[in-house]
Amino acid sequence: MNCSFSYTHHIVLHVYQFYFSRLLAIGDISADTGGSIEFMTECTTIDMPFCMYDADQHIIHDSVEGNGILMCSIDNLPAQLPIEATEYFGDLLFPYIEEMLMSDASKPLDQENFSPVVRDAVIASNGTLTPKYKYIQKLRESREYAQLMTVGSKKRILVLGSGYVSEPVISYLTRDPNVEITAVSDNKDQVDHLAKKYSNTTPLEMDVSKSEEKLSSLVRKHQLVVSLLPYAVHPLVAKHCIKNKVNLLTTSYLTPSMRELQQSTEAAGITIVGEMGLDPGLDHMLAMESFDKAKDVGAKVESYISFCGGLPAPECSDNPLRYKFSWSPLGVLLNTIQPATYLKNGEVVNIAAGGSLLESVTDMDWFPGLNLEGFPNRDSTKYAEPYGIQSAHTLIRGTLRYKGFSKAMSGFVKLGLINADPCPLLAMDSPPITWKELLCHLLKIPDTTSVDHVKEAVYNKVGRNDSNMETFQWFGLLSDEPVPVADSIVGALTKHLEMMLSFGPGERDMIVMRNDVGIRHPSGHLESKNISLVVYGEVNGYSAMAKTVGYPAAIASKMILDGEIETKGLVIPSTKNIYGPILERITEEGIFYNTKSTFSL
Ligand SMILES: NC(=O)C1=CN([C@@H]2O[C@H](COP(=O)(O)OP(=O)(O)OC[C@H]3O[C@@H](n4cnc5c(N)ncnc54)[C@H](OP(=O)(O)O)[C@@H]3O)[C@@H](O)[C@H]2O)C=CC1
Ligand SMILES: N[C@@H](CCCC[NH3+])C(=O)O
Ligand SMILES: O=C(O)CCC(=O)C(=O)O
Repeated sequence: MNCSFSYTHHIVLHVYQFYFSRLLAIGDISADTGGSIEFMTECTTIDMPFCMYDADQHIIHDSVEGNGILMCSIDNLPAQLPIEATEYFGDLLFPYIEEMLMSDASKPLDQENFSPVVRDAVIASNGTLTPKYKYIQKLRESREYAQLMTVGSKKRILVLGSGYVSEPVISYLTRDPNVEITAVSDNKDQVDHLAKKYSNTTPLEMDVSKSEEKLSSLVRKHQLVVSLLPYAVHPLVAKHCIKNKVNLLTTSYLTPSMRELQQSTEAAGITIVGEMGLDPGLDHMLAMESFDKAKDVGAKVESYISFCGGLPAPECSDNPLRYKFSWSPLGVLLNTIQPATYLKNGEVVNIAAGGSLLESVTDMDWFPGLNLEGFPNRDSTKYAEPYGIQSAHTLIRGTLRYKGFSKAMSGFVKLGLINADPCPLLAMDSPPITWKELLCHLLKIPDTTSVDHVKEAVYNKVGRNDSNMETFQWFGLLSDEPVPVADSIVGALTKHLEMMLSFGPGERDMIVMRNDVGIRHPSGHLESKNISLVVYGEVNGYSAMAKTVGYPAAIASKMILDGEIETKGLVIPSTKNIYGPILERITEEGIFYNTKSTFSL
């Protein structure tokens, strides 16, 4: 009999009397005197391993002869085993030691020349589980799943990304004690910081693009995914939301690759809300509110012009670009080379990709104290239909900056610095390179060229413009400062500019949005309606950008979870059931807008 049991004298006596011939010995691994074997008052030893228990007499004697049950109860028994085990194991292991010592754990397993024994024993190599041990990931996942399931009736939200705009999203959603958030990012410090600051938030470090299986299993365990990752990653996230029938919200434009998912999103019966931030986001909502009001009184929308900028507050604009980053720096830089299309006085205007935007700049003087300029943003004409203003003669969406931005930024574009193509020159395993050397490479001159000659070559390429040259020098582009390691030139410039153009202590940002709507009333009067939204960031608090993107995104997330948004398929905030509650609820978060109208015939 092999069992775990507590023996009292009476039990043993009973067993002994009834099954005398069968109960020969008890091996007591508890060795707990007076404990589970009540009558054992002393342990036996390695030198004298056995004693006899005579249950009839209720005595213990050392002889193994005579009546009784043989008892073995050695308390230090486990300590005796390793002597033999170590020798045996050591003998087996020794032939493989040299092979193991010479191995390189940073190499993938298939690049190692291991013997089958060692190869089969490698659990992880180069940061990845080897094929034989992939099951460990499944074990981990099922443990995480079990942990999540213990949360019971709680609402589980997966927030992806922990960058500039994520914090208000998590802060708003965790106000509800029934919400549990898993916050995922490849930036461990950021995500740990968020999880420490907000209750019910579990951090997870993970590169979403490199761990698809894990992403899918995470998505499955949540009721809603909020993706605040770079926009290029959203289609991958959406694919897993569709597969697992989990709703998704992003603050990004519904790009063509997201729009391709319309049918499969509907077929899965889920909602994917996109463009739920500031611009795109609140701009759509403010526009639709005024369009719907116009329609209610039988008026017609003739024109719509909307400009928005994430800017430093004026007192923090002291650099040649007059700009600081309040949202994805790579997104800001890549936007400068996008093409654009808009409708002006009945004519469609196309602007080519590659930086022409920065030549299509207009002064924006409705807030003269702010010294603003604006340039068109993407294809405005595609909103005529969702806005229901197909007969409007003017439809323009644009970006605002302080005057001087476009001219300075066009220098970067002309130099070839806003280039997202892979650049092996800047890879981790390439020799370090300085900004001056990179410039020489772009200008196709030897990297030993003197600074004065480099300047000449720059003038030849971008035009003889001293303010552009001052900008390049201010940003150290002619210096011997090393270029950050990156996949592309724009990737390196992003890292470099992010270091130089971030908000310092005591500094704050602002957002400015201005929508101008021309409304023709049945009386023939033209109403010129303007809606202005100006929000300042809080020193030591949320930036204006984070608030105006994060709160609409969080409010809409809650609406999805609570069943207030039920539309299936791809959705942007253009309908009253969505924009109505959001425009009302942002005021509770301190976001207010002003509306003014003037009438003319
Ligand atoms: N509608 C609107 O008005 C606005 C929309 N946006 C959009 O919202 C989204 C978030 O913006 P923002 O916070 O400014 O962006 P950030 O670039 O600041 O943040 C992105 C976050 O995602 C992480 N990340 C990037 N790639 C991966 C990956 N493969 N796996 C895991 N984590 C990853 C980043 O980590 P790491 O730092 O390590 O790269 C970072 O934490 C973006 O898509 C942006 O374009 C932003 C502002 C306004
Ligand atoms: N278009 C404005 C606002 C963008 C907000 C992010 N989508 C800017 O670039 O500053
Ligand atoms: O996330 C995106 O779609 C791109 C960034 C963005 O919102 C923008 O360009 O304004």
